[in-house]
Amino acid sequence: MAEGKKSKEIFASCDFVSLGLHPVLCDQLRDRMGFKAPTLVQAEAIPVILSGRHVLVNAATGTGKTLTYLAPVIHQLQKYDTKIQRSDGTFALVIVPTHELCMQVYENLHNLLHRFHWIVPGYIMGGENRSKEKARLRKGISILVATPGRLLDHLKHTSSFVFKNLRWIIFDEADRILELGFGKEIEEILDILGSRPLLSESKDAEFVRQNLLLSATLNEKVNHLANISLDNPVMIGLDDSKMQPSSKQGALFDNAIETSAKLSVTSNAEYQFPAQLNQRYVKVPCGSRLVVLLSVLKNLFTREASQKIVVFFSTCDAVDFHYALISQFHGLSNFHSDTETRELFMKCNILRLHGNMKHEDRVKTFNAFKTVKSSLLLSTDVSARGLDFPKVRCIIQYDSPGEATEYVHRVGRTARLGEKGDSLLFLQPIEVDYLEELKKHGVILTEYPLVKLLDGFPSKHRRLKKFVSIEMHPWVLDLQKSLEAFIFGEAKIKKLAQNAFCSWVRAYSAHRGDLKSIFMVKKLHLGHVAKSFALKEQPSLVGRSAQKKHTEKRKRTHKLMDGLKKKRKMVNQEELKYGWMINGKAASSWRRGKSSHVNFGLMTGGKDGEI
Ligand SMILES: Nc1ncnc2c1ncn2[C@@H]1O[C@H](COP(=O)(O)OP(=O)(O)OP(=O)(O)O)[C@@H](O)[C@H]1O
Repeated sequence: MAEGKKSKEIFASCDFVSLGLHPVLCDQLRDRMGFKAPTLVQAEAIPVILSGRHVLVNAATGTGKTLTYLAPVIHQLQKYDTKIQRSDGTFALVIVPTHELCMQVYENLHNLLHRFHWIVPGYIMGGENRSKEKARLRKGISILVATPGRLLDHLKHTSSFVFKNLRWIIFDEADRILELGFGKEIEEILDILGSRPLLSESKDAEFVRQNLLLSATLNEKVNHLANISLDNPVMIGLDDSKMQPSSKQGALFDNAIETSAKLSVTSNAEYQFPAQLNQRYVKVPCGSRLVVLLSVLKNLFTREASQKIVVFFSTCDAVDFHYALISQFHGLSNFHSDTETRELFMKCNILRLHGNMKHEDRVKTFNAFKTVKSSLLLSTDVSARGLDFPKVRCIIQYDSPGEATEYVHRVGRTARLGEKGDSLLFLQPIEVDYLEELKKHGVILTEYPLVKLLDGFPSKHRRLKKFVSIEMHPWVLDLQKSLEAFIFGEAKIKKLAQNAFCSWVRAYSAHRGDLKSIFMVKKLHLGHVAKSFALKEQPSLVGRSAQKKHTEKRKRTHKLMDGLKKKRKMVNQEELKYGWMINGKAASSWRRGKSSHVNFGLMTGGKDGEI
């Protein structure tokens, strides 16, 4: 895209000063951060937020929503006649769904506050040391970024946490906070914060409380949060396709909509995408999925050795298996003699990220992927929301994202702020109706030329003149054989493959609502699913080994928990019968990373947790 055109579509033709922001903050934005002009959403929303109104912002991924809310808050805080002090406690609270987003917003805040040293940024989140957090809260944090669970914990148990001056509550990725099952926590947080005497002790009686909600996607879940947290909000970025007619009123600020009635966002809204994002899908028979994934990756890194790619999986187990496999697989065994030293199939730097990793490891990976020039990141949806990894070139959705909102956020990790980006969605032939589902939301994908890609790889077999099927392609046959041989000889990776197989089927069976008619477990050929994890065994064998594991676990549990014998027996019988748990009760134990299997957004019974 031409530079001029790109600027026009992303940036406004004004400067930050004209939006009403303090000149020192504007200098900071220009000189330290290199932001010459506001983005369109910043230009529209910042004046409205500065006016003190409650606001709901809906804008495409990577358009600068973080600064949209941080800049007005900093502007207002530096304006107080008497400089705010640490002992005044917290003035602004930013609530985010994940650890990684928490760190990222904190980092942005830290950079923005360089010239305002008396405004103290801080963060609290699950996985961090509680006592250290308590100590930081006791000293005082002016702008606090938090994940909901840990925030509620401190609100209830940290008496030195001062929030009597709280003026802003901001929900970044509002819909995701609710999808992760934090609805009750949010209501409790709002109750606790709302019950405090604000007016009398507030530094600025003109503003009592200003709440802001932001996301690139809005759905019905947000209606509830908006209705309990926003008072007569101004909507920015919401057009007719996203709202019920009854909830709109006349325009107040150019394209902004003012409401007094209840917010009602429709679920069939069309989403906005960066114009420069090239969105494609690839139709792959189940048993060839792994080979095609490796071939696509190999091709991408061969064409451009230094680049960043993210592959999304539906479960933590799948991430662990593919990470181990891709890090160690040496390629086509039948091309080499045993004595020959073989190179790794994928020579790139590989990282993994999911919610069951240790907190420190998550932090390490997050920072590494931010700073490296070239890497392959294998991740669950923990990376899908809000994360701003610079220069990600391609997003591969190896497992379906489920709801269209997740599709939008996953692809939103690339093509940010005018950069180029590609996305590729894997679909099995039985799943192609998903394209229609995406179309309802304005997502149109073109088909990836898979046969051309496969033909580009060498094969020891004679190339077929007339193409038969993907599964019978010589390259696919060769690579699949090598992968299976490799897994067969690597006990540890084989175990990971078996776990990944089980949790993949479980996640597949947990698609929600209408999507169940597209992603139907009964249509799956489990033998082909096993092949996609490079397993030679039929699924019944995998199932049996899983049963064996459950039986051993049950024996241990019975020894330890005599008192709960009866109840446990019932649950374990279910597990033994199906090999995995898909009932509502079992699902609740998956909350927030307690289980090694994930895909909470997709859980049957609606309870969710870590991803
Ligand atoms: N005015 C600006 N000029 C240049 N860069 C900017 C500007 N505003 C924000 N950015 C940069 O743009 C990138 C995307 O910003 P940000 O992460 O806030 O987007 P977002 O809209 O919140 O995306 P998502 O919906 O994925 O969370 C960041 O690297 C940020 O530093």
